[in-house]
Amino acid sequence: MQSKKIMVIGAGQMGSGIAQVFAQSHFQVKLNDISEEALTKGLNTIEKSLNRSVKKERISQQDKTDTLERLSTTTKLSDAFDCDLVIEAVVENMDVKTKVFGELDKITADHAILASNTSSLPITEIAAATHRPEQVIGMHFMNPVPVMPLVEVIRGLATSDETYQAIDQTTKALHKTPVEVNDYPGFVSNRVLMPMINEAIYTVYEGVATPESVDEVMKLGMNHPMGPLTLADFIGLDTCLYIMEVLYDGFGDSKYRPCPLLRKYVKAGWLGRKTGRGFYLYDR
Ligand SMILES: CC(=O)CC(=O)SCCNC(=O)CCNC(=O)[C@H](O)C(C)(C)COP(=O)(O)OP(=O)(O)OC[C@H]1O[C@@H](n2cnc3c(N)ncnc32)[C@H](O)[C@@H]1OP(=O)(O)O
Ligand SMILES: NC(=O)C1=CN([C@@H]2O[C@H](COP(=O)(O)OP(=O)(O)OC[C@H]3O[C@@H](n4cnc5c(N)ncnc54)[C@H](OP(=O)(O)O)[C@@H]3O)[C@@H](O)[C@H]2O)C=CC1
Repeated sequence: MQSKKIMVIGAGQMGSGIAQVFAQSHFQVKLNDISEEALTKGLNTIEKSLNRSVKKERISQQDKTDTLERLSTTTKLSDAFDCDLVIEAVVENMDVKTKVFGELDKITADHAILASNTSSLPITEIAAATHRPEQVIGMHFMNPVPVMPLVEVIRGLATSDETYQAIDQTTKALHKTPVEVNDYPGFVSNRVLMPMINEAIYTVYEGVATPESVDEVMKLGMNHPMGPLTLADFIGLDTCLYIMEVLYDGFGDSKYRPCPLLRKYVKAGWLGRKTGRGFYLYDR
């Protein structure tokens, strides 16, 4: 294993999960966010998740202590200077991501690989913000990261075989399964999943059924572990809308138009579980 020192950028629900699985697999991890508050929240999430694993006797108290010792937090992106691999998990916005990659390109060592956990944005365009597009790749984890076995590995136009092989091996070192995918809007996962979620929102918007009924149909009828509206709240309605916009812009096909109800909820700040309200209400 070549990549030992890691930085994860963005301490939200994905970044904290990604930092946890790397630390559990013996990587030294720096977790970065622009806000101290987000870092504290991210660390709390990781600790809670590890406590659950100790309680279930999947890991020992010592494993938990060792994992937390491998994790540090920082608000300074410049601390990426000695990292072999950086995984970006900030908000799903191209301007924010290209700014982060442009800065990382200047900060990190020449050999460092820069990966994005983007759900849908073109890796090729993110890579173009750097002078090392052959060392930029998509490493798309699924939510909740500690539980889901898949990592969709996305090759940008210029991604080298060497970079792909390094990320393939790193994914396996995390005890996850890499699946290689080419760089088209939404890749495979969200090109298939998100139109289903958007269509479920349309059925509520058009009064076909309540959110509860839509979810029951898909859980009891199709054996989905979560109904699509519960899943949308879990992913974050802002992220769902960003992904639909990427599909709509990227393919120019009206079948990807985001449901007006989804837009309305995002405008209202009803982003799902993370804000306490989406299609359902949550205790925070
Ligand atoms: C948007 C994108 O770009 C891509 C995406 O990620 S799309 C989203 C992909 N994810 C999904 O589709 C998730 C669908 N849902 C599920 O698979 C399941 O509902 C679930 C695994 C999340 C929870 O399963 P469940 O059986 O309903 O709940 P539960 O029994 O409480 O949890 C199962 C295990 O998952 C773990 N778990 C659940 N939620 C967790 C979380 N948020 N973080 C860490 N671990 C979690 C629990 O520890 C539990 O294991 P133990 O009981 O052994 O401790
Ligand atoms: N949610 C999901 O199910 C999945 C999401 N993804 C992708 O992962 C990424 C993150 O999503 P998610 O974790 O849900 O989002 P969250 O909103 O939970 O977390 C994003 C975090 O990044 C922080 N942030 C924003 N800008 C910067 C920056 N310039 N530098 C450092 N930190 C920054 C945010 O801080 P603040 O809140 O202060 O702005 C926030 O703490 C997105 O690209 C998303 O598409 C991928 C797979 C699944």
